[in-house]
Amino acid sequence: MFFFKEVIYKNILDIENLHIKKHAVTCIVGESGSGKTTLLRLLNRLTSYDSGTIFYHKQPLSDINPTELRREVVMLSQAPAIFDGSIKDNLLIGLRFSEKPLVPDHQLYDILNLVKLHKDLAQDAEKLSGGEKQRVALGRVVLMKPEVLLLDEPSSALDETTEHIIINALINYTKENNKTLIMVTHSKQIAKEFADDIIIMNKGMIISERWNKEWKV
Ligand SMILES: Nc1ncnc2c1ncn2[C@@H]1O[C@H](COP(=O)(O)OP(=O)(O)OP(=O)(O)O)[C@@H](O)[C@H]1O
Repeated sequence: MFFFKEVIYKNILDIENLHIKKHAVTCIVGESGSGKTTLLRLLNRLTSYDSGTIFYHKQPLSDINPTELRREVVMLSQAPAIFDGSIKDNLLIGLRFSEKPLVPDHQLYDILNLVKLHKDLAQDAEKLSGGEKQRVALGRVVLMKPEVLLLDEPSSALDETTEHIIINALINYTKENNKTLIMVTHSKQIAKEFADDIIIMNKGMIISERWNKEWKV
């Protein structure tokens, strides 16, 4: 789905070859500052590379209108925004921004169920905990039904049990709906358990693209 060919971005990323598969779950791991977020940002053109090419469905990303691209390839950042208003407002805002049709409350409750947030839609989003806000933001992007979900540490504010439940639900959702999930995670355990492919980064380079038996969890 995504092919990288000799992609360079400042002195931050240098990726000779990389293939990210369609309908797969790909986890990106690596130490802090290794370029994981930057790699995600290249995929929906929040950042533009200096040289080389990234192909999306065989078309260079630079030829695709960024707004069109971001309707299909949606990113959830590490510290997602929560807006003034209710949980419902916060769930719907992604659809509003991308001018997609809104959905009825029962579908919003389905999404809250997916992210294991058992709250009333009318509740003030500001009053939620950090982990609850993170789940609202996750619900917001799932609701947009993107072809490709780019998640930057989607469970960083969650305890291990909740993290496991939510990642599991997300992966089931991805598989059942033939979506593609690309996720940065600090947890090698999550990557090992759920990923079809694992990208290991170090100092802006890909040091491994596959599960390595030597790689201890
Ligand atoms: N816009 C920018 N301008 C200059 N340097 C940047 C920019 N964005 C990121 N960097 C630098 O690029 C490197 C990679 O950053 P990036 O956020 O991609 O790493 P990361 O692997 O996601 O880190 P973390 O796990 O801590 O989130 C870091 O050294 C960072 O300081």
